[in-house]
Amino acid sequence: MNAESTAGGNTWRDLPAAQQPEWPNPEALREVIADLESYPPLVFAGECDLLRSRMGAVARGEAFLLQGGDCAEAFDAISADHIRNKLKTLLQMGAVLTYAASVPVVKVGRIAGQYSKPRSKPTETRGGVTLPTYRGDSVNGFEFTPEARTPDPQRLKRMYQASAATLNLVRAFSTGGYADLRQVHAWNQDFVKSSPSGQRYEALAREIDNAMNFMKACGTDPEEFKTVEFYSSHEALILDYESALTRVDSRTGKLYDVSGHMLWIGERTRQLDGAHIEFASRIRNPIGVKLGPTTTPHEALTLIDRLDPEREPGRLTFITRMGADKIRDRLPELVEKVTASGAQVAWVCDPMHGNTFEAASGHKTRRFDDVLDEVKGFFEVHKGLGTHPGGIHVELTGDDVTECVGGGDEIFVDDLHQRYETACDPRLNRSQSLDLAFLVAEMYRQQ
Ligand SMILES: O=C[C@H](O)[C@H](O)COP(=O)(O)O
Ligand SMILES: C=C(OP(=O)(O)O)C(=O)O
Repeated sequence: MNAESTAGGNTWRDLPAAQQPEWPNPEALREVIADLESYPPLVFAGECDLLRSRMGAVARGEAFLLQGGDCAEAFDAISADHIRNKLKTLLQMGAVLTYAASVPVVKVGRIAGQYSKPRSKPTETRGGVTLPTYRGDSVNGFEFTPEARTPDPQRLKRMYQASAATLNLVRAFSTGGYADLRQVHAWNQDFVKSSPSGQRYEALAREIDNAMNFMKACGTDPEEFKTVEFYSSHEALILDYESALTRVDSRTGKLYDVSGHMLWIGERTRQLDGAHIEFASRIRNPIGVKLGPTTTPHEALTLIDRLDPEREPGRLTFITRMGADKIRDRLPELVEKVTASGAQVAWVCDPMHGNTFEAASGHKTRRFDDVLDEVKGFFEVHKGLGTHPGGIHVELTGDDVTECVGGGDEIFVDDLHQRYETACDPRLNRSQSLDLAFLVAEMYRQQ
């Protein structure tokens, strides 16, 4: 893999790029980009190909995508505990979905690169003081001071280092024994007594154990159970960073963005004639595009033409985020028209971003019931059209935060202040994430 002839990864520079930071010192940015271009890849192009083929199974209706993690990763949260808790939650959700819904689950974290945030407003005002809005740790600091909020390109290097450290540990956990299905109980140890979803999970883990013991007694002890295939993903937002990490794959001569396995383009940056779609059209990674409630069939079909001209199942995933009140109304036409066009995209439901509201306390939050209702609507629409509900994309954490209200171990609006730790949008905590996995598994089975 080399950094030469990556010119094709720079065609976005001629087009308008939404949501880019105003770096105060262009020379400092150029130096950072030059350094990043010399750094080794974080992922291997062959891994991106493998994920694209796994996503092909999702698009064909043979597998289910579980994509989840923080809204915004933070540099000061790169600890073994945080990373393990997040991975553990995703592994538990994966076990629930695989076993209870009997479907292969493709596991992708919003992890090891999710450091940049698109925002509704460029500035934030507090007590009469106006400063640039927080755009993620890759750009500026969360603290409300002029120093912290000034975009600093050195942070892009820290993003690379933070992604590398996180990915290293995720790879170690995934292949070094921690993710062994025989650990299915161990993932739950600190959790089982205290929560209804933990207890429900424990019962399922016992069934998995029995099934594995049965297979062992029959003389099979598959290697596949000892490790897990786990992929990284993030929003490809800051194009200077993403294109500096774009390389020509020496095997195929094609461009890959080696900052993560899967990249998605957000609702605020998916303009058809904009820089983000142009950038994504040049790389071979599996690509996601968020589709909000205003998406027209023409936009969806043009996105397919731009990003998946070969109509290759697995290349393009549409991650819909309509809101619980709109999904049943807006999704059918999109799915119908895309299906009629012959394209085979993967359809995935993000039930978080269309359901955010501000509580009286000022906390941005989401109701677990709305999240669930959007997923239900997603399943209903696909059932009605005979298409495949391909997966879920959720903001979650493995920690016991109080950011979303509701769930089996109910969080009330008055609890929000207790552990409200997100730097941007509210995440499901571990118990709410497991609740969701059980409910989605039930929906999938019924489908
Ligand atoms: O995570 C998504 C967006 O970055 C977020 O919803 C924007 O939030 P804002 O409306 O507070 O800017
Ligand atoms: C910003 C995000 O979502 P959306 O683009 O759908 O608003 C996100 O997933 O972090």
